Amino acid sequence: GIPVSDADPFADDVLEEPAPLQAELRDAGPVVFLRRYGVYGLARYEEVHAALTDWQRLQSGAGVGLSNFRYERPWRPPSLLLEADPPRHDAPRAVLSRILVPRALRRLREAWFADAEALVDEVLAEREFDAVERIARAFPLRVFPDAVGLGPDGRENLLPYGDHAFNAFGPPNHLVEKGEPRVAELSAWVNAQCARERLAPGGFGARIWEAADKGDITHEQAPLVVRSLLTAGVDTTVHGLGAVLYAFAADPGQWRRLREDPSLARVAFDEAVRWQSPVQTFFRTAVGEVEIGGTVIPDGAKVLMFLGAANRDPRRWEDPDVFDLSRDPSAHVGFGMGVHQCVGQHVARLEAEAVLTALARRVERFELAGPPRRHLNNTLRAWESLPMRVHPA
Ligand code: HEM
Ligand SMILES: O=C(O)c1ccc(C2CC2)cc1
Repeated sequence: GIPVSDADPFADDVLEEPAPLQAELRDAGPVVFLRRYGVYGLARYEEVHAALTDWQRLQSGAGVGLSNFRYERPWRPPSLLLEADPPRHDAPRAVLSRILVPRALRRLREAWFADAEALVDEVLAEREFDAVERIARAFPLRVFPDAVGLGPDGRENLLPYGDHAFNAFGPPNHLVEKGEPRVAELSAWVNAQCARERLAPGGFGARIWEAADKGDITHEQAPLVVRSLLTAGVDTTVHGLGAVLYAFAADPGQWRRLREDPSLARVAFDEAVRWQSPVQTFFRTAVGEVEIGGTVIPDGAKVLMFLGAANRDPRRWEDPDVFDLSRDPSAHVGFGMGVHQCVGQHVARLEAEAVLTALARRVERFELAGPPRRHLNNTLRAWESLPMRVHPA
C-alpha cells in the first residue's frame, strides 16, 4: 500500500528546518499520504516536475493551497492566473507575459542597477548591518512599487499582505491566525491600489489596464491581474535576495568566484532559488482519479508538491545540499514549471543581478556577524534577520 506519514509539514520545527522531513518523504516513496491533512505528498523531483506540467489532471482552479475551492469559500477572490486553469488562465497570463518579458524590462535595467549601487553605497557606510533589513527588504521595496506604478503612501502594507497570502496557502494554524486581525485592512489597501486611477502611467499596472482597453482582458479582470503582481512580486523577491545573500555569506569561496566573474550573478540567483526554494510548497487538486507512482489519487484530493524537496533530490542533483556556482540550476522547480511557471521570474532575476553586481564591485568578502533568525511562514522560506559583516574591496 501507499506509504503514510503523520508528520506535519507546516509545524514550526519543520518550517524552521525542513530538510530532515523532506529526505524522509523522498525516501518513503514517489507518493506519501500525509494523514494529518488527508493529502498526497510528492517530494521527489520526477513526480513534482510531472505534477507541475500536468494542469489537466492536477488543476489549480480549486486553489493551490490546502483549502479546496470546490467545497470552501476562498479568503479572497481567486487569482485569475495562479488559481485558474486554461482556458480561463490564458488571457490574463498572456497579458502579464507581454509586460514582464526581458525586453520589456530592458528600460528598467539601467535604473535598477543605479539604484542598487546607491543602496549598497549607503549600506556599506557601516561595516556591520542586518542584510535582510538593509538590502533584501529595502531593494525590492525601493524599485518594484515604482515599476508597478503605485502611489507613495502605504507601501509598508505590501510585505504583511503577501506574508498573510503565503500563510493562507497552508493549514489554518497559528501563522494564519497571527495575520487574521489585519487581513481586512491590508486587503482593502491592496485592492484600492489596483484601481486604474491609482496607477502611474507607464507602470506595469497601467499597462495591464491598457491591455483591457485593447480587449486582451476585460476591465473587470484588470484590477485582479494587478493584485497578482502585488501579492506575488514583493515577499518572493525579498526572500529570494535573502537566500542568495545567505548563500554567499555561508560560502566565501563562491563569493570569490562571483567577484572573479560577475556574469555569474544570474546563475548564482537561480542556484540560490534551487538551494533555498523561497517558495517551498504548493498544492494541486486531482481532476478525476489520477495515478502517480503506482498510487491512485481520488478525484478532488489535494496533492502537496514539495518544491524545496524536489530541488534537493539526490536522484536529480549531484551534491544537492551544496550551493555551487559551477552547477547548471536551470531545471530547478523553484519558479514552478509548465503553464503556471513564474511569470515574474525575469523581474526577480533582474533585481538580484542588480544587487549582486553592485555588491561584487564593493565587497571583497562578507560573513555572518551572528546567528541568522528565521521568519516562519507556511509557504515561504525566509530570514527575519541576517547579521552581516563586510570587508570592502
Ligand atoms: C524569487 C522570486 C520568486 C519566486 C521564488 C517565485 C515562485 C513562483 C512559483 C513557484 C510559481 C508557480 C506557482 C504554481 O505553479 O502554482 C510562481 C507563479 C507566479 N509568479 Fe512568481 N516567484 C517569484 C517572483 C515573482 C515576481 C517578482 C512576480 C511579479 C512581478 C511573480 C508573479 C507570479 C505570478 C503572477 C505567478 C502565477 C503565474 C501563473 O499562474 O500563470 N513572481 N512564482
Ligand atoms: O496571482 C497571484 O495572486 C499569485 C500569488 C502568489 C504567487 C506565488 C507563487 C509566487 C503567484 C501568484
